[in-house]
Amino acid sequence: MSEIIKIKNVIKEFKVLNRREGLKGSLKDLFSRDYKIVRAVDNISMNIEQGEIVGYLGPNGAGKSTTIKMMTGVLEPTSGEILVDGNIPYQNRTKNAQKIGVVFGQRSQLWWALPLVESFKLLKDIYQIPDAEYDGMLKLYQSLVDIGPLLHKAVRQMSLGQRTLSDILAAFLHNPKIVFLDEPTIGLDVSMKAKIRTLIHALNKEKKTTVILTTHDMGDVDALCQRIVIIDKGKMLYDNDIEHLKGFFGSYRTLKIRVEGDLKAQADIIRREVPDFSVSADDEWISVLVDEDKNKVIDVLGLLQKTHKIRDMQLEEISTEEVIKKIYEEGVQ
Ligand SMILES: Nc1ncnc2c1ncn2[C@@H]1O[C@H](COP(=O)(O)OP(=O)(O)OP(=O)(O)O)[C@@H](O)[C@H]1O
Repeated sequence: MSEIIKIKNVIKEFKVLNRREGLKGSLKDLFSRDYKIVRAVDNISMNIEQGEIVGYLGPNGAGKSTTIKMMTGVLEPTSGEILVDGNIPYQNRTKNAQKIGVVFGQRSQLWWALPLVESFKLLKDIYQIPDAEYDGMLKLYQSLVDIGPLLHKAVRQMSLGQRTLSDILAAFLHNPKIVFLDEPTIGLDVSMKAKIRTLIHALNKEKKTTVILTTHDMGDVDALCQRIVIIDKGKMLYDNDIEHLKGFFGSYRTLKIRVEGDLKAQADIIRREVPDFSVSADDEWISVLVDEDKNKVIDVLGLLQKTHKIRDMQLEEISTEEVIKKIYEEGVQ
């Protein structure tokens, strides 16, 4: 396999106005501007192979979008080197655009008032896709999803799920070597999320497209990514496969319980009762993360049983979401 993206010691800094507080401060800002430097990406290096699906993860403000903007040529690095299929992206933006496709969450890049097929035809002209390739792509799309009914529908009349699907198909239409997907399943229901993930997986397999995925949805990560890269405060925390990561947290299990009463409120109570444990709640379960090197699950369950009426329980391996949360909190030694 060949390396399609090479990133070496990349730093990106922004100069931002240091705003002073209050009216007096604002007036002072008008006359003497005081700037500070924000380092959004701090010495990042990684190589990505053709055909990989990489989850690029990190909390809000970690520097993910800034890195992707540098890979797409929108921003120039302050220092360091980025090569995308042999090109320096910000110096060869047009050439780079031919090689990449992008989908940014809920912001559609399709022509709002036009039927999807007209957007596809415009993209065919823009990217100069030969007829045979375009027809081949539509055939492939038809075999993966039922696009027939979508093709003649105006984008503004589509549901969010249909629009996301159409956006993904549009991003892959010119057969780019790399597709950047930013929160591709945000706001979708469970079955649409599954459909979108299956589509991305199939397109990656069929076309050997490299996919860089930024998401806060760990379902996306579990379904799609062999490799994850985690950054926080601009610095790289982790770059390896997800199983390897779970190995670090092998002694952790998630104890899931159902109790009587409002689960979120009960979880708050449990959080106070066992402050050393990570406790979370969704609509169905309260989850308590237990490090079995330190505590026995049965002891934790016994403790909770004293103050809560437990109706059901499950024991699970640590989830991807919890692994990543722990890395944000503690890092990987
Ligand atoms: N154009 C800009 N000017 C000044 N600061 C910026 C600019 N773009 C980003 N930053 C800062 O750089 C840091 C990283 O931002 P970035 O948008 O890359 O994070 P992110 O990981 O994509 O976050 P999110 O998940 O919220 O989208 C933040 O502190 C942000 O405020």
